[in-house]
Amino acid sequence: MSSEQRFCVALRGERILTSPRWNKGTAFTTAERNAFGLTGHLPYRVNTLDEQCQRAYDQLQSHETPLRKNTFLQSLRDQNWVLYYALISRHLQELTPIIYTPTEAEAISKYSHLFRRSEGLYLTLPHQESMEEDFLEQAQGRDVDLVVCSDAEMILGIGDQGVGGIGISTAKASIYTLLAGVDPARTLSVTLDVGTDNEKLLKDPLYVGWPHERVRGEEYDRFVDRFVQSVRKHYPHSLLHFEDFGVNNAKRLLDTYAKKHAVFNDDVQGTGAVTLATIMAAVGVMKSKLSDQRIVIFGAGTAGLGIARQLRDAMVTLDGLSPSDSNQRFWLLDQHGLVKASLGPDNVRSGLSDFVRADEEWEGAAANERGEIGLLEVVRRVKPTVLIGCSTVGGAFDEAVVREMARGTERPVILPLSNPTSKHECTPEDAKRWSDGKALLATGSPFPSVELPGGKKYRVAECNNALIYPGLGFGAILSKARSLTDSMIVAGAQRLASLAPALNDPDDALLPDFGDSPEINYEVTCAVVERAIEEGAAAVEWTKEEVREKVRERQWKPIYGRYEYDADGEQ
Ligand SMILES: NC(=O)C1=CN([C@@H]2O[C@H](COP(=O)(O)OP(=O)(O)OC[C@H]3O[C@@H](n4cnc5c(N)ncnc54)[C@H](O)[C@@H]3O)[C@@H](O)[C@H]2O)C=CC1
Ligand SMILES: CC(=O)C(=O)O
Ligand SMILES: [Mg+2]
Repeated sequence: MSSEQRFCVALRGERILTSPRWNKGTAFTTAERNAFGLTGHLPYRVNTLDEQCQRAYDQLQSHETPLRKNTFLQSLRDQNWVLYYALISRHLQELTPIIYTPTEAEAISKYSHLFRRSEGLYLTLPHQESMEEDFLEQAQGRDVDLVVCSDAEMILGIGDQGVGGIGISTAKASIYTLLAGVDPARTLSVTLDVGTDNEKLLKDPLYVGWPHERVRGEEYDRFVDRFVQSVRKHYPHSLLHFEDFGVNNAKRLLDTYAKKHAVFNDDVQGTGAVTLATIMAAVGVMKSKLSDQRIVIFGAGTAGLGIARQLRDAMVTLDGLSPSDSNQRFWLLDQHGLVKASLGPDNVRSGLSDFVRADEEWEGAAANERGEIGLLEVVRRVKPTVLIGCSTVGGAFDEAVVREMARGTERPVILPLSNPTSKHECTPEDAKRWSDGKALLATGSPFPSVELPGGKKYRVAECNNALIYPGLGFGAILSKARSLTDSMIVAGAQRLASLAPALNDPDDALLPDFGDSPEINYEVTCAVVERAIEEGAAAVEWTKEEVREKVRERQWKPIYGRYEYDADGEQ
């Protein structure tokens, strides 16, 4: 949407003022106020968008806690999309943590107490007979490019949040708009409420979701399938984004639907891609190769396994290592310590089989009474070059672990990726201190810079999938590809890695600044569309130059258009 864009709108008076898509509040011009019956609804003065942003920012500052700011911004989004996105874009680095991780985790955990109004599509298992009707009612004849859904079994690192999971769907959809330019009118945020195993929520008399234990197995699969079939039927060309599903469903659902629809699991693929980009940048700093790294992943769930697979596949496709040799570059740890053969099938999730270590390699290793081998011992013996945390265990990378790692390698790459902030496996400051400044770092949620001895500041990269998934998804949408292929994802990761500040200064951040994330996601979008065209997956034919222009043209921007009243116009 450009400032010159004109729209014919069919809503008048109160109805246009209560439509977040069309509302301009005090920015309606005099001519528009006359045409839409708004003169008596609004005070005299016509404001610019800048003035409105200034007022909204001042109001925001009067809210003291991040959670109250989150509630204020949610209410602004319900009132006026242009103002909401314009305000956040103007204060991106300050306000993204308010609408996304870490504050959104707190908002989700208190969802039933903060509830004010509906914010998306609530599909509840006992109402499944009316699912298609509910779906159509919500979509209201709109063209939808993007559906973001969550069943809320593993929200960020805070576990099962039942119906509150709608908050992660709307936050992730907002990030698509903010950072890639997906038109918010063409997105749909969905919660799949299949119950919850969160006792605190079940006992809470104010809990607004379905107060029932989480339904699993065939009944769950039928419900999810019914939803996916509705999406496929009504929006065959949409991208279906899965967020924060539990470890037993995330990859399984992705595999089930990948051949039928353009599906994307952010925790598996988005996290894999952003971590690949981070490590490619670190490898550039170390003047080494991805396939030469020894990689320890602490927490072998959805994200951990997604990362392992993405890195392993990149070693094969980019460095030419064989799949079996590349599997050997990884050591995964889960609740029973190092994932090794003798843990047996009950303690090793089926998806982990490629990465199971042979017991013979670990003879004589320090273990607990059950034979489980912990992180410190793994670090001591493996001498990893890369240590990744996606375990939700705050503080797991303690001083002994970091010091041991720093002893074994020149530039230890340490990525505590668990969210929200309280779940980080270590703080950047500790990691830098314990490694005598040698560690190359990136974290899952934002952290301030770390001051090194001598006063130099080290910027900490934010290795969050938001740095890449909006561009991956928008690229898939714009190329009209029937699937977001692995090679499109790798193209996005390579583009992101090529922008790393650390490639120019090894003491600078491993990833570009989050404040630049709209430009970064633009680059990722272009890379994905280019690759889709190259590999024949796209339904568009553009040259590289055209790709850059078309992506810009198609980006939704938080700028008011000019409206004319038309009884047959848009609603
Ligand atoms: N930075 C980013 O972009 C992303 C970060 N994450 C974060 O990663 C974390 C994990 O998320 P998911 O993989 O979705 O959850 P998950 O539940 O699938 O995985 C967590 C894994 O950690 C393991 N674990 C728990 N306690 C452990 C311990 N003491 N030692 C070793 N392993 C242990 C669990 O068994 C499980 O396999 C969350 O905090 C999430 O916010 C997830 C996706 C993206
Ligand atoms: C960032 C994200 O997707 C997560 O923490 O789950
Ligand atoms: Mg997630």
